[in-house]
Amino acid sequence: MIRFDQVNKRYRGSDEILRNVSFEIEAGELVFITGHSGAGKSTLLKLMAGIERPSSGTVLIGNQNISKLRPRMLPYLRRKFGLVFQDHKLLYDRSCFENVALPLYINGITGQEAARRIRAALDKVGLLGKEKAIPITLSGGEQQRLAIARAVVSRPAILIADEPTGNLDEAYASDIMTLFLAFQQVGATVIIATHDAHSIQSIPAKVLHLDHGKLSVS
Ligand SMILES: Nc1ncnc2c1ncn2[C@@H]1O[C@H](COP(=O)(O)OP(=O)(O)OP(=O)(O)O)[C@@H](O)[C@H]1O
Repeated sequence: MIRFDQVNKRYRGSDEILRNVSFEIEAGELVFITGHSGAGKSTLLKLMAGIERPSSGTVLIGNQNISKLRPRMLPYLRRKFGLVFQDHKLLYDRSCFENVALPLYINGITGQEAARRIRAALDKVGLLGKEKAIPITLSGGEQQRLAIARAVVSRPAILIADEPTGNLDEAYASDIMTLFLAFQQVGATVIIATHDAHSIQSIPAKVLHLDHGKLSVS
């Protein structure tokens, strides 16, 4: 489903961030990406989602080679993904309800069915009471949970989350992890970057560990 073959990545003017990275993720797998700050975890996730392109090597999503994909085809690829990145990318002039509605509307789901799904997603992240609030009035952790609701609402085939529990206290962090695991149990591929290797020790999953851009798999 996702295959990296000898991928190297450097940003304009940067040193090599990922070095000769190869791995494969099957559909329905749970995968953690671990490593120190600056190891390249976010870069790896961005390559998987087609947000960045490799400097060399091949990134395959399904049967599509990201490096060769025309820019206008990217939105179609992105529909497969639910993304939770650290900058949230929320719409700050829209309500929480409207933020979560967006991926559904893009997929043509509107009206009662959309409203039911939006409320269910907000409920799962403990934000049902904030439906009408504007994200700017939410705390950092609440904004993070809103981004998670938006990522799962359209039931994407692949969920990619960058430090999704980083801002959350223990109770919410555990609820969110349970939500992600439940998502994987109904067939989604779930990929989570975390610098907290300790908290995932007891969860059976593939671990991609990055150390200064070098990957090891366990
Ligand atoms: N757009 C960019 N341009 C130049 N350098 C970048 C860019 N994005 C990331 N980097 C650099 O790439 C390296 C890896 O960054 P990345 O965000 O992938 O690491 P990370 O493992 O996710 O770190 P953290 O746990 O601190 O979020 C860092 O040295 C960072 O400064």
